[in-house]
Amino acid sequence: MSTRLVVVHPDPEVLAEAAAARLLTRLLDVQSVRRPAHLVLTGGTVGIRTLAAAAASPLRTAVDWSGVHLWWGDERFLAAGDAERNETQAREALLDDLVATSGLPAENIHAVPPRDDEVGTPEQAAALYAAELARFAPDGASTPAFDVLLLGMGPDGHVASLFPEHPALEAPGWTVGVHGSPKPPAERVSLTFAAIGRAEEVWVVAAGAEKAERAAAALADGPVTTVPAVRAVGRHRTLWLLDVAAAADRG
Ligand SMILES: O=C(O)[C@H](O)[C@@H](O)[C@H](O)[C@H](O)COP(=O)(O)O
Repeated sequence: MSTRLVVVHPDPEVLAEAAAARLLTRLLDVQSVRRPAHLVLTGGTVGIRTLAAAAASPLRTAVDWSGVHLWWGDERFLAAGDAERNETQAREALLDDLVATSGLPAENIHAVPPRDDEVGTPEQAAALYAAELARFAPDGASTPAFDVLLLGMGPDGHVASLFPEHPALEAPGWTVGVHGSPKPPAERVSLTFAAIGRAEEVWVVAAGAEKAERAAAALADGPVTTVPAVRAVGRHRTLWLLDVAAAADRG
């Protein structure tokens, strides 16, 4: 039985700081009972600000980064190093520093393959990413049992690159190539809801008045076709970390 908790913070800055502190503490708790820990990152402004807050936190040094693996819930299908890639922004916000100073092995960063001469379609990148997930899966499974899976939420209620009324919502398997994303760039790669559901804990982090209506719809268990965030559920726990503006429409 998965429990859901909604925590509301005064503004986006405090939300990012609180999410970062919660994330670092959760990694410490996980590492006290099992190794390695698997953390799934998200793109978007709140997701990246959370990583930047973690980078600035003294708590960061308490985590044994040698035993942490990093993944992405989705990625923009762009060339390596493109400033718009979620990987690029996460490396700049936190990961490069962890590799340089805190013992995070570079090979523990499992980026979605970028567009290049060999990988020309989101489907090819999705297949390669699924194979990497399987490499680190426990026997018989197809993905690691992610300890924490972070998700931002768009004003339309999308999470990862799973958008309303989009065929990717019902994609089989663990990863999916996405075309026609309403949020640029149009081509993306995403975990499916089956993969998201493999996470022990799913945390949806959202800030701003433009998220309020869809956040309320998701928390009222609306239809996944119009508010995909409703299906972002962890096996053990689902956290909604909101600022006051994004929580304003809740009943
Ligand atoms: O690739 C992306 O853009 C993200 O993964 C996407 O799912 C993002 O998290 C939401 O769109 C929220 O983004 P904001 O926090 O910037 O509103």
